[in-house]
Amino acid sequence: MAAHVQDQLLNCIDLLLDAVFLVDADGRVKYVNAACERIFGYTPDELIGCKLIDLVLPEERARTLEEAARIMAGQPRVGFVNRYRHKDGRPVHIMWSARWSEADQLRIGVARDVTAQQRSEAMQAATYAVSEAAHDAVDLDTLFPTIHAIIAQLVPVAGLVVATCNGEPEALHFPYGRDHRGQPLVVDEALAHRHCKDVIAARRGLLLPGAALAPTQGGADAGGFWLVVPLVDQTAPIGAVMLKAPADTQYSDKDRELLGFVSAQVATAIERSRLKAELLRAARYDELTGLPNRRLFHDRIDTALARSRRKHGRVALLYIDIDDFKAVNDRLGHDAGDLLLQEIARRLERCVRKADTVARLGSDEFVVILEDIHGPDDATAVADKIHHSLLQPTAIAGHALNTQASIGIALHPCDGDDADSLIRHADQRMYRRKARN
Ligand SMILES: Nc1nc2c(ncn2[C@@H]2O[C@H](COP(=O)(O)OP(=O)(O)OP(=O)(O)O)[C@@H](O)[C@H]2O)c(=O)[nH]1
Repeated sequence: MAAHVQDQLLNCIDLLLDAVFLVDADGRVKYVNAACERIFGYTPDELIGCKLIDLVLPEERARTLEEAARIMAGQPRVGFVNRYRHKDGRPVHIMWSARWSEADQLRIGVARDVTAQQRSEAMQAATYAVSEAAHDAVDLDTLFPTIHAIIAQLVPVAGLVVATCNGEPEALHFPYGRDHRGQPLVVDEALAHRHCKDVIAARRGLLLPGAALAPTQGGADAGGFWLVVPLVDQTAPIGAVMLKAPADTQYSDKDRELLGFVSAQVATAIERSRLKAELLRAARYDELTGLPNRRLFHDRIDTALARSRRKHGRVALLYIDIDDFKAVNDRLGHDAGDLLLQEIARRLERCVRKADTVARLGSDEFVVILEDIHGPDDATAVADKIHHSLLQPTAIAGHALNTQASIGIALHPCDGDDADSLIRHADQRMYRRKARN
């Protein structure tokens, strides 16, 4: 080829947007065009003679060497993607088209910078993953670790802390804090509270030195740095996420932009999960007393009976109706009646073990499920305890109220094998008591 044609060809190659490499069998760069400076930050003169593998991120070197060996064995390849360290420190995603020239004993590779494309794919994948997590998570406790894992796919994360508030940044709390191994990550909550409030008010992220949130005694180590990002759904503040970056990492402006975008999705996911949990709770718990409602009571009794059948155990059902409750409403008002019902609920809970169930069926009717009892005497003892507890005066609206209750008891298996027959028996016995009271 004439020398001037060769020069023109090299000029053309320098105009290419992709970097063209010639690399020898030892992996040393023999030639690279001008595009390498735009992609990797190094001029051709700086790269020629260097080992290309030294620029590859350490965690990707093994698979990159395997790929190079395959190409040198005669398998051309289009589409291998790996990551390099740019001269300014940031990672660059490269897609390769490469083959081996046996005659020249050189690897010919064309490197395309696909960082922006990878970032937008990562953003899409994260958006999809966050919305899927919000859909699948039964509650916030299961949502937070999933969000932690999704963010860790986007940027290096040594730990993550979530702060949430119900629209009121003064009332922030910290339901999640874990390091990259899933171990608890402790921060100074008073300091974290202050920084979270600031980022929520400013609606912008904040970088803090690693020591900024460390508690005085142990907890989060002081290396690296923190990025605190507000969580805002539509316009309502949901809280903030605090990302701990590993000691040798910098988040670029692009990373921060990406985290800002993902945090908006996270805020929506948290809000959606919270609403779902609230709906679920409202469907299963009584709003006034916080006790399980009729629906959850039926689930619990069915489960208790199934367990009892399996273990040949005994279950007692106590049906409790408050005597003359209407008079409290009539005399002191409905609000006073509500307070009394709440106090009755707390006292009933204190009369049983944690594993037992106290439920409100409605109005002034309650039930108690006692599991693993030895016989009727245990159930009678709990009923006596309840009578005694309710009789203790309750101060409401300036009055000391003594509450009397009628209690009917049914036992599994002697009074029936299913929930309906036990409820029927207990209810009838409660009415017979009431007639006597
Ligand atoms: N404050 C308040 N009252 C309620 C609530 N639900 C039902 N009630 C009232 O509870 C009262 C229950 O009345 P009754 O079923 O006649 O019961 P009682 O007055 O205890 O009569 P006996 O059961 O025969 O002793 C009614 O006045 C209802 O309006 C509630 O959530 N809050």
